[in-house]
Amino acid sequence: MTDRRRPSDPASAHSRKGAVRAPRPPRDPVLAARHAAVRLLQAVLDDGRALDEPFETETRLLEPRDRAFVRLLVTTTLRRLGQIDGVLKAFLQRPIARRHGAVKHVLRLAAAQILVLETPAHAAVDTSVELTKFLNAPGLTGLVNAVTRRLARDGAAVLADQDVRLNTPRWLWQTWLEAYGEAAARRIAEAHLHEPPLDITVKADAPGWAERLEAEVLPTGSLRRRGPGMVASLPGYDEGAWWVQDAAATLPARLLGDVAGKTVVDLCAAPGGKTAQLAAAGAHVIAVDRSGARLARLHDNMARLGLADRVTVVEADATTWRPDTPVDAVLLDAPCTATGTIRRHPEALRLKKAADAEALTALQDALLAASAEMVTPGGTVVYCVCSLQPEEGAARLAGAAGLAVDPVRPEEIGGLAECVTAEGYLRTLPFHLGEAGGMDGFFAARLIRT
Ligand SMILES: C[S@@+](CC[C@H](N)C(=O)[O-])C[C@H]1O[C@@H](n2cnc3c(N)ncnc32)[C@H](O)[C@@H]1O
Repeated sequence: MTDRRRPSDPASAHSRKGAVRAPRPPRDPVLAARHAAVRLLQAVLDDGRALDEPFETETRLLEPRDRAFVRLLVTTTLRRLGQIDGVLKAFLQRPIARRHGAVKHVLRLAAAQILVLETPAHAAVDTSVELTKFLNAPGLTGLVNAVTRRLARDGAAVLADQDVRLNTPRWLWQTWLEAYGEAAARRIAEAHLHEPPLDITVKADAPGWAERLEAEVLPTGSLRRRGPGMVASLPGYDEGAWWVQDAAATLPARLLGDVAGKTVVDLCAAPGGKTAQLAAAGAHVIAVDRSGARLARLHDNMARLGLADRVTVVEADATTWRPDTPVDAVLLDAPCTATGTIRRHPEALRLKKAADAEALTALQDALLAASAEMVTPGGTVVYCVCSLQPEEGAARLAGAAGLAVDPVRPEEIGGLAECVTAEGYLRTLPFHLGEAGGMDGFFAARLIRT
């Protein structure tokens, strides 16, 4: 097949998996930021990559303020991609040719700026046209100029007609429809439009730290900060008083009750949010993960938090590893599609596929069976996933031999009765705690070894 991309197209080096040639970015910082955003959309939408890794490379020469803007611009575009493409379709007489894919991204970014981020229209129009020139597509500057002006004039009205569900791929929408019903599926899609707040778990003295961090204390005990600020420069970070953890992610470990003095195996532990909770609550934690790189992060996190002496780190495959003697409790945070964290990683909307959840269920089953073998009779296993997909949640418990469900009670999770199912499982959805800013989607079940 002939590769029709023009070798001189500064944006084309990224448009093929494995391509490493980085083009020289524009000198003008305003344009350089938008150019980085185009390259990131190419990485995610054309090359199927998660955002974090190319983000470091593509923004390394930018000022911190511009880096933050690029992230906001790209994540906003990804959150609203279905609606944005709907608006652009209304303004384009024919689709943009594949070889000009980068220019399509320029228009998507322009729509996000004009219609969502409220960038002054003239600035968005001018930078889009300049970027199109820089991308070696001078023949399209007229089109970009016309479309961005239309966006500024009529875009808001057209956007209002684009259903929010368009941002969710059809297969994913269908799974939520079946699992939670239309009203809840819609609320999930609406929650995904917004940047999540910063949630913090403190080792102790939540009210005191809430004041110092200008945060509110949630009913679950987490602190929630809405204001801006680099995490590492906030008070208490260096001294290891707290760590970043979504409010929903704190709930599974709480289902183990009082763990002081107990030995708890934390399976699939890295980077250690739940390990830290258990260790801070006085448990001796055996933290098992098969990824050495992720365990290195866990190790650094425990060192910063002053919890390392309560944690034994084991690099192993948890399906085959066993403790020397059975333990009191196992927390299994199984690998999953992570569709419960789309607010943080909106690219997942485009990267996940219908077959992904099914592909993980065999591993989830094996890990759950292994967990049952690790606890003493009467001991507790908490199974959890940060997924909204039903096949990764309650469906996994059907085949769990030797484990009986011990229903979750709302008072164990800050009184959030809406997050407890009729079967006694924990099921958080992104719109729960909505007025306070939502929470990640988690499933958890507490099981007792019979
Ligand atoms: C959802 S993340 C865990 C997050 C962690 N529990 C926390 O709270 O910070 C899933 C982890 O499972 C690990 N993992 C996947 N398969 C595994 C296996 N067979 N054995 C051990 N760890 C595994 C991955 O390396 C990854 O770190």
